[in-house]
Amino acid sequence: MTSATHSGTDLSRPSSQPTPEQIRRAPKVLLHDHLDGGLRPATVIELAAATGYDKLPETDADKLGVWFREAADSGSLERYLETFAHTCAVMQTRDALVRVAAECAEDLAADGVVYAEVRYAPEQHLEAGLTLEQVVEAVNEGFREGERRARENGHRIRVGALLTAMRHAARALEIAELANTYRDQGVVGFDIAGAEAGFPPTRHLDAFEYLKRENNHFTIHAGEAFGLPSIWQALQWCGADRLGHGVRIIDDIEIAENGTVKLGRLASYVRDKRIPLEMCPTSNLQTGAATSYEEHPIGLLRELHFRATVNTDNRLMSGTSMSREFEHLVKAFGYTLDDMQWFTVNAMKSAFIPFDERLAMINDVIKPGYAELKSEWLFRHTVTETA
Ligand SMILES: O=c1[nH]cnc2c1ncn2[C@H]1C[C@H](O)[C@@H](CO)O1
Ligand SMILES: [Zn+2]
Repeated sequence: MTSATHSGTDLSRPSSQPTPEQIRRAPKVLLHDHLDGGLRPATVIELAAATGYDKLPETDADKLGVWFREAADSGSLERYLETFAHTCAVMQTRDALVRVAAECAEDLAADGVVYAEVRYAPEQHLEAGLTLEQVVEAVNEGFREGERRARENGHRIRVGALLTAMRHAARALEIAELANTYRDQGVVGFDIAGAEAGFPPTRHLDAFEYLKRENNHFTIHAGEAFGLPSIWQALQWCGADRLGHGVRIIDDIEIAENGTVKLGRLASYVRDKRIPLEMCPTSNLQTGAATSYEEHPIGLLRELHFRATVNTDNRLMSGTSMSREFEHLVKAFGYTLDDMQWFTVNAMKSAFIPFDERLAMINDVIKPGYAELKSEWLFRHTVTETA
């Protein structure tokens, strides 16, 4: 593990690993989280009952949570994606969308997330007759409600929406236009998702070119189930601002026997241009994009100072949270609070909200939050004596 902040002034400070409780309290920033991949199991069951959906594999919340995790554990992105049929099925009405979005914001806030960009594909929520606009407005309403409830419970969170187009479908331009229409009303950008192999991002060039002309922002799922060509297309043909996953960039990095690291042209470009990588370790283990936390490319990419960020992808299918992702990384790589802060600042720098707001989040929320946690060891005697 490397840390740019281990300077001489830090000599007296133990660089110990954060406890799970400190990880949860630490301010965190989430850029890659799917709304339809983060429902509470109990909510899936209640919504299914309310809407007459009878195809759920389990009717007990705990068992359903386990079912999602195990079904998503197949080693294949295609099979992982099949599980979304159930969550999308219960997210077809306005009330369901408001509820799911509100609970999403609440759950993230309770986990210490202070800023999140949550994505979903509006085209997957039209089965009961909602229009694309009604879907976006319902989700926005839910996020605002969730932010309010979080505040009442003593948490501060800001949630922006990313509108996703499905890469196997042909609605990308329409969804990009929708993202542009709602850009000052809760939507901060655009994304494409779905099976990667056989569906290159260049299929949707018209959508990306439209967004560029509108000076809007987008990220592309690339380099997850498919390798370097997908990353190259996403960046050099489509002009993505960020990469969803991007783990396969590791294929363009060579480590010689003497430990010398050599970056290929594409990996150099990604690092030099500070292209944010939205990395989702647990999801990658489930879809076979990585073999273990210890061997996850995020460790090397962090050492090489790529702009790596830590994300959940699908909290339900991966049985995870931002805190859990960090717990895994702390265990695998020995990360400290300085490392956590580094990932968090990386993420905030890479968000799609305006620069002045990102800067204020970093200086007024994230850095003071970490400073508070990092100073706790100074008061450890006071804590133990009064405990
Ligand atoms: O990790 C992913 N890769 C590609 N597509 C994904 C991933 N996680 C979720 N999706 C898909 C399934 C959802 O229904 C859709 C919109 O959120 O995005
Ligand atoms: Zn994803």
